[in-house]
Amino acid sequence: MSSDEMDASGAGAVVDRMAGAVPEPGSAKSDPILVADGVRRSFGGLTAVDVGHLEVQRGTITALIGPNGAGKSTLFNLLTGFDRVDGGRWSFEGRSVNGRPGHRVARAGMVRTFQLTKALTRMTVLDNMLLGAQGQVGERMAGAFLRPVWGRQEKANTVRAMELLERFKLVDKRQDMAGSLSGGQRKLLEMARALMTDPSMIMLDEPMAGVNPALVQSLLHHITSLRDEGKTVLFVEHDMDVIMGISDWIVVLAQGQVIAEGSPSDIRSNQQVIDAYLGVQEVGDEVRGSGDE
Ligand SMILES: Nc1ncnc2c1ncn2[C@@H]1O[C@H](COP(=O)(O)OP(=O)(O)OP(=O)(O)O)[C@@H](O)[C@H]1O
Repeated sequence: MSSDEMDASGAGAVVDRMAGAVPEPGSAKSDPILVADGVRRSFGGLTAVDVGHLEVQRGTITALIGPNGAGKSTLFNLLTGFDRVDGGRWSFEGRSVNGRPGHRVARAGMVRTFQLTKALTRMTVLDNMLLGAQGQVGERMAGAFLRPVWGRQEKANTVRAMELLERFKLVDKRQDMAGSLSGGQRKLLEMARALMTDPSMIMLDEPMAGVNPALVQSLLHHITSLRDEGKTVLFVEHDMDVIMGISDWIVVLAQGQVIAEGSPSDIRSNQQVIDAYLGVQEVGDEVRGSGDE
């Protein structure tokens, strides 16, 4: 995106980008970065994902929401090459990426965040970042005579890692074990690590889960900044305030299928969404609220 296409906040351009998109499942976008058709995945007799047609508009924040077990994580895994589809095809930046393994999808420019696994918590913050770098020369071509080349790549990765750690205010933690970070700092690290390959689209899996309210604003700021720089953000989240607050577009999944799409106000007033998800959420919140008092 060129900077003259958007105003200072980027918001004006985003509104334009969604203009004309009809709030209904499978709606066409003016400039989709991701287009999926007939993507299906079953586990035994259970159809976890069965998405007819889905387009994600470039340069926007799109939320993928839905009840527990709706298939959100499975769809993320399929699109990013971390699970195998039973059927369907999808393209990213106009090029087919189905069937490609995760690291090749990442190299094409579409990355997803990963929660810190146990093994990663025992590594330093900086080493976690270096692990996020894809396509290293040393990874593909082992051999002592290539060490200087590998070393140069490593150096460039370290420079990029330090820049990102600075941006995400984690640079002072670079030598700490990732497991010593707070919930919010872990989310920042996951996001920073995913940016190591400078993707054009970043997919965030529950970026606010387990985050202290003090860090929520910081995370929200980072997410909107990514969009305002021209990146496309697709995120799964359960926190309705966050979803309604930062999304340009919302896709609702239920039982593996897209049941609705639209702007936050379209989705808030969609009866099918209220019945399948929002109504249940509100009741859940009331129950949780009364328990806390
Ligand atoms: N590896 C697997 N083996 C068997 N069933 C699975 C597997 N992964 C997911 N499922 C099932 O597929 C369905 C969709 O799960 P998925 O985790 O994608 O939902 P979700 O929308 O991300 O849920 P949540 O909001 O709770 O994270 C669920 O019924 C789940 O139990």
